[in-house]
Amino acid sequence: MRLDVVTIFPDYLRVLDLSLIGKAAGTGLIDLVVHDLRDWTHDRHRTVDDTPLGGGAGMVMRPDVWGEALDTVLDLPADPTAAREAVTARRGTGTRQVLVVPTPAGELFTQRTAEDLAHADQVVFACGRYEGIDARVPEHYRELGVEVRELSIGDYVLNGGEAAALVIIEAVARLRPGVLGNPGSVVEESHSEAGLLEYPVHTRPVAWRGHDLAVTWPGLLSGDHPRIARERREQAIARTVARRPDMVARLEAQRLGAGDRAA
Ligand SMILES: O[C@H]1NC=Nc2ccccc21
Repeated sequence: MRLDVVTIFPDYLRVLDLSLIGKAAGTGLIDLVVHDLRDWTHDRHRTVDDTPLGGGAGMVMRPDVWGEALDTVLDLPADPTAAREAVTARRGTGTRQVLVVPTPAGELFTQRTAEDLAHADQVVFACGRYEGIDARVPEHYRELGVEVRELSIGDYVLNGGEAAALVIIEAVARLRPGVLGNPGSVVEESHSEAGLLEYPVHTRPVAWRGHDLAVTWPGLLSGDHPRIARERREQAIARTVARRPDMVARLEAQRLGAGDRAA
């Protein structure tokens, strides 16, 4: 999988050279390329933004600079007709290219989104700053037939797309075969297929500062694995009910929906 990140803060992405993604990048499982958007400016001040049309606070990132950058990174000719043909030809060869634009105005990024993006051959991240990127940019690439996903990582305000790109990259890259040392750990995670939060985990010592698992959760130490699995699921359900009523409501709706189909 190839990951490209276009940003005015390339150093922000250096953290990806560490740990999991760093190792994967080193072994060629994941090719990560970070691009400085200002490399596609032509003026002395390397300007990437301008005042908002229609007025309003802040600055908006220019479509012309982004267009040149994304044509290069997506490997598309500048001419729209030729670009459309290139996209169609690429799709024909089964090569899946996705343009991700992190934005607070995007669809919510979830584990399902991560699982979907993990099947792409190339994911290009356009990281906006200021008030965002001119809205014609994602629109233009959608019109060329490029798969464009405008994604929010949650309902809170960041200053730009780079932190969101890091979150999305970590969630996606770890799903790629060979990236995680222990593939089993992808199975019983929070937000996995079961739609529950993960059960609480513990390790030695059994008794720690008066918290004695032999007293509070003897089943965990019983070696009776069906019992342990059952009690862990009970804990996962209790946690989900207590912390994420929204997930419980979704599970309920799915169950009822399944019931209707079964009826
Ligand atoms: O404001 C943030 N909320 C959620 N996702 C984002 C993605 C990119 C920029 C900013 C945000």
